[in-house]
Amino acid sequence: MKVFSGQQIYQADKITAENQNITSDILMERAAEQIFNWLHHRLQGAKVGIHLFCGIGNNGGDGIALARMLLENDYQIFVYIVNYSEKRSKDFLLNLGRLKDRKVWPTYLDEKSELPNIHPQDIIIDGIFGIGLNRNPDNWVVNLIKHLNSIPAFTLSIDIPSGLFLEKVPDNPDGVIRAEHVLTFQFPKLVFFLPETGIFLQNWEVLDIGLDQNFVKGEAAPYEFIGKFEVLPMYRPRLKFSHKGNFGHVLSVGGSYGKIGALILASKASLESGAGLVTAYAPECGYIPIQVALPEAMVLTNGTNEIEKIVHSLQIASVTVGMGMGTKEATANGFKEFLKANKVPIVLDADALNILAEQPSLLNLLPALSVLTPHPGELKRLLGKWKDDFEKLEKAKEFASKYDLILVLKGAHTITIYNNLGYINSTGNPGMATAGSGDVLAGIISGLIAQGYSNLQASIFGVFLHGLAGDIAVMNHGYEALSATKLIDNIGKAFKELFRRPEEQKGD
Ligand SMILES: NC(=O)C1=CN([C@@H]2O[C@H](COP(=O)(O)OP(=O)(O)OC[C@H]3O[C@@H](n4cnc5c(N)ncnc54)[C@H](O)[C@@H]3O)[C@@H](O)[C@H]2O)[C@@H](O)CC1
Ligand SMILES: Nc1ncnc2c1ncn2[C@@H]1O[C@H](COP(=O)(O)OP(=O)(O)O)[C@@H](O)[C@H]1O
Ligand SMILES: [K+]
Repeated sequence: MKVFSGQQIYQADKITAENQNITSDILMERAAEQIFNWLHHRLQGAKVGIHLFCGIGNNGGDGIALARMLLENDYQIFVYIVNYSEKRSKDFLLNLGRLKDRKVWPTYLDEKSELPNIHPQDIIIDGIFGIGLNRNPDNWVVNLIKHLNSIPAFTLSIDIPSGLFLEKVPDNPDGVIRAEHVLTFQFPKLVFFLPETGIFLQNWEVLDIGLDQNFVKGEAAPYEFIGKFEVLPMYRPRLKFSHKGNFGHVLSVGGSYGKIGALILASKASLESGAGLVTAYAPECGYIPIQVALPEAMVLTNGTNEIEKIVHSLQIASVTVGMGMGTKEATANGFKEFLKANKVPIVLDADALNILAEQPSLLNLLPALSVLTPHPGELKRLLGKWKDDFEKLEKAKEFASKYDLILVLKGAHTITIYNNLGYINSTGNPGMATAGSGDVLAGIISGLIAQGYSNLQASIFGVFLHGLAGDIAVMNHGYEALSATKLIDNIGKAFKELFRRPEEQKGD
């Protein structure tokens, strides 16, 4: 699903109105109708108080049109106009007129008004600001929003929680509605996925308001939201006469005294995601633990071997480097020698990233489209500090373009950056915030590259599978007990889940 910028959304509106030969209020009517259907389906006429807070722009217009539809279906409505400006939009005024025609007189709120009384069991509809917010709300509007946030009533935001900007982090968190649910039009918004702005909403859903499909298909979006239907076409089926040589040989490089586990996790994840062969390359102390924990893997220790020679002689298809590796001088030197000679695709995690941060000149040695999988701490070491999540994304894009790399920015919604575009992952859960889950991700991505997935597809698909394995694991084990090993154990089920038909869901 495409995630467009504000400018592109307004453009989509305009082009839709032209191509479908409709006035803009028809789009507003569609938007309100969709929200009405959503609510009506759930409320079934229940006599609950519905308090609609409507601004004076088109977001408020949506709210006013919704109020009319609720009224016509005998719902108990309370309509408030949050009168923060005299510049009312045309379609807001049109819908206000339609409401007044039905003898509904909204309560006008301004800085002198008393704060409205709302029962905790009532419903709040937030149509104060939409995507048109372009400056901080006035103090009295902030006070109103604070008041609404203090009431434990179910809060439904229209399009976006009021007070959230599309392209910047709000200065004052008190001036943003905390929404239980957001019904957003046609495209998810980038702010839903960033740690500094995603905290203002719990759930979101897209409503289709019939925007011009040719525009939607033809227009390149800066971000894409990656769900099952985006990754399914990437899947590479296994052919009947294939053999392990067809699925590539992964070399996992890492581990150090006390941190051999990280290497085992990554190596196992490569195998479970389908790599034909895995060789783990570890310090001497890793030999026995790896052989015991992972009989499917071959083990080489660095007493006698140089990585580049191994890559060459074993015809390695993908190298995973860094998990538990440490950053000692000898390790960093070995890593540098390897990078100088290496030509095969490479996935860099953990200490490989820390060495790169300490010696940025090594970045120039990475093959094009190398995959870097930093968590926020590692990212900061690579990029330096950022002002907010938006600057972080811009810096990440610049960095990825400068070195022609794929940057996998790990988090609740992992975002894969390449060529100025971002791919936002939809799977995963907070149970995955646990030791070793990043090692598993690096192993999965490398395992997919070895099988012939392009580095970018392996990153996007790997992140999706990793999160899906976490979502399946959490159903059986809960959040707290979700360990990295359980993630690996569910990679197979994650693959199967991709191909499950909807009718199989009930019986599970
Ligand atoms: N394609 C779509 O996504 C559609 C969007 N519609 C609605 O239209 C909304 C956008 O409408 P608008 O562009 O009118 O914008 P809003 O309703 O978000 O904005 C409010 C208006 O107030 C002004 N304003 C912004 N910040 C302010 C502040 N801090 N204090 C005082 N005034 C401020 C703005 O200039 C804007 O005109 C969307 O969020 C959505 O709800 C629907 O009506 C139809 C289709
Ligand atoms: N709250 C969360 N929701 C979804 N996924 C998460 C969450 N927290 C962490 N993850 C995922 O878990 C992994 C953690 O990686 P990392 O911090 O490198 O772990 P480690 O270093 O212990 O291996 C990442 O893939 C990240 O996206
Ligand atoms: K809103």
